[in-house]
Amino acid sequence: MFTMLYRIGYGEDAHRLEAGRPLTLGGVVIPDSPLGAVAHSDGDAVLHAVADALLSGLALGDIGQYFPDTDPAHKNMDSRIILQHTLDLIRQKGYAPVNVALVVTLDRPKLGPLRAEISRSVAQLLGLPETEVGVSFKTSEGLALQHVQTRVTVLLERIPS
Ligand SMILES: Nc1ccn([C@@H]2O[C@H](COP(=O)(O)O)[C@@H](O)[C@H]2O)c(=O)n1
Ligand SMILES: C[C@@]1(CO)OP(=O)(O)OP(=O)(O)OC[C@H]1O
Repeated sequence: MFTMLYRIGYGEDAHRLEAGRPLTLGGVVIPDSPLGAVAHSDGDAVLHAVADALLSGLALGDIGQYFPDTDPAHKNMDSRIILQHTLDLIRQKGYAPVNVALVVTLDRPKLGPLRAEISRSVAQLLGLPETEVGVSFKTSEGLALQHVQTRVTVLLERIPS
């Protein structure tokens, strides 16, 4: 039984990048990306990290426990389904997200022009206004060219009963 009014969650995800694959971040397919994620699912490192952040806020483990990458049923899975399932778990425990801060580390392509679209997409999936999803981008300064990484913090609030 959780009693705190507010709880903080933190999540991370990383995927190796390869040519000839799509790159999806926050439910947005990135146009003109030379590389895409190698993953069991669609490899959306933003949605995976958001889902892990939600779960960690209530000590509910991580998405790998609910969606094992050894299960063929999850092959090429749309990560929006993973996030929806995670949100359902959080709501069943009586909490809802308040705001999200996420950082994507990716060298190419530049994501700045897609900031509003990614923020809007993640907000919509979480049932939040766009103003409650902060999105930052960083390069690795050339240290990890074939790699995407996302780090996310989320604030959860107890739903009044
Ligand atoms: N894929 C990316 C990575 C970064 N940006 C923007 O570039 C600026 C500088 O990033 P540094 O890692 O060199 O500090 C910053 O304003 C990022 O928003 C980007 O648009 N796309
Ligand atoms: C999403 C799952 C399941 O398809 O696989 P991946 O797409 O490889 O992603 P990852 O973030 O490495 O781990 C969670 C997995 O269980």
